[in-house]
Amino acid sequence: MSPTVPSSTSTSPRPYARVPIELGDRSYEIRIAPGLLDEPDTWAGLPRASTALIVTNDIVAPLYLARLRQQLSGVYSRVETLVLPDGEAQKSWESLDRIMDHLLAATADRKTVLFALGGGVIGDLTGFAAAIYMRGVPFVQVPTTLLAQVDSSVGGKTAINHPRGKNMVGAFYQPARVVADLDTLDTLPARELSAGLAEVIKYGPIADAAFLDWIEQNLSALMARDKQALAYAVQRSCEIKAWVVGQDERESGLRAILNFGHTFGHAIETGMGYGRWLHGEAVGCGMVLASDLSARLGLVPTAFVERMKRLIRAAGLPVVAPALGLDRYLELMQIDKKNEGGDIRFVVIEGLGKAGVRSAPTELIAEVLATHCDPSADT
Ligand SMILES: NC(=O)c1ccc[n+]([C@@H]2O[C@H](COP(=O)([O-])OP(=O)(O)OC[C@H]3O[C@@H](n4cnc5c(N)ncnc54)[C@H](O)[C@@H]3O)[C@@H](O)[C@H]2O)c1
Ligand SMILES: O=C(O)C(=O)C[C@@H](O)[C@H](O)[C@H](O)COP(=O)(O)O
Ligand SMILES: [Zn+2]
Repeated sequence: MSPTVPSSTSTSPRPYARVPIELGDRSYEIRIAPGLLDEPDTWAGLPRASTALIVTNDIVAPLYLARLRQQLSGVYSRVETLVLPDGEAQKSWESLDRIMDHLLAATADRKTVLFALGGGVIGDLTGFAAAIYMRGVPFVQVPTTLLAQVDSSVGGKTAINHPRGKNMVGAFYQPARVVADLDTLDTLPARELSAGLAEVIKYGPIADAAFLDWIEQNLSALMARDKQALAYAVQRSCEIKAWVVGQDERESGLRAILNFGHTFGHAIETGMGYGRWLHGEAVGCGMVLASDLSARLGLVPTAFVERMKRLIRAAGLPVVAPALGLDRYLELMQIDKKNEGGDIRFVVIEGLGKAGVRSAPTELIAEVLATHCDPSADT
């Protein structure tokens, strides 16, 4: 299901990488470089408007809000800001309502541009707000976590969570630009860096075997925040995601490969209560389980499962799943968006760099969970 992604020009990125995402009149550019926040050119050529609204949170605001605000003041006559509390729980109707309220109280017109300054939580929430305010206003992603730079800011999936499932209410709505300033990763906590590495690792087995080799060889440099290594990881991840989304924007087929590890992962996040496991942690662990399922379906050798487990553990991510019980896992996975006709469907690896989507017999799912869940762990 995943034919060859065009290879990157080199493993040493240009200082200013620009990855295009081709979607006709919704095409845009992902800009990747250190120092982008403070460069006036970064903010030139965006949709014209009188008002901009920066949405961020109380962790990111003290770090980066003033700098973004200063740059945008040179472009928009009015720059509004909304600082939300931190955390996955903010992907909610209440936060969406706060954004709507802020926009309406400020009499923001339908040209107003929203800026999502933060990680995937702020990006998903602000993107959804942009999709629905006055039936749609432009927005710009300014991702400040590794996870957001390599994944959530790109491709236009926007959403809030429902107590029964992740991202259950949302829209496909593309940003006008993505600005990934690599210097913002300097302040990221180590646990969040690891969470971002989970989505970086994902791109190898689903689409690019050589990238998986590269990640293994450069994991120490990535964890030590070597800028060159991070720049290449962000650039290559974005190239792969842009290539997938460019062919299947609304996930009618190919795009589902980006969900590797997510059927189990989303079940863990929802089952544990949003925020206890980070998204990247749940996806990392979910990839171990989905790799094992691929092996049990006879698609990859068991050595591949060991390889994935080694890499995910070395990236500082959990490889043992919470023991929620088979019935609870099945209940949680029953509302996964990939499901069809009542069948739970998983992204499986069909060979290095090649993924597909399949259902699996309940006995195999039970075997996978029995192998990788820890009944003694606190759930
Ligand atoms: N739309 C998509 O395609 C897509 C893809 C992957 C994940 N997601 C979603 O993204 C979310 C996870 O995103 P995330 O991992 O970025 O989590 P997050 O947005 O919660 O950010 C992680 C933490 O880092 C903090 N933070 C952000 N930038 C910082 C910085 N530069 N320095 C210090 N702290 C910083 C945040 O305040 C937060 O505490 C989940 O809701 C997930 O479902 C969406
Ligand atoms: O962009 C995509 O497509 C993805 O699946 C990327 C995932 O990493 C991301 O977590 C996404 O939000 C999951 O989408 P969902 O449709 O399963 O909610
Ligand atoms: Zn994800």
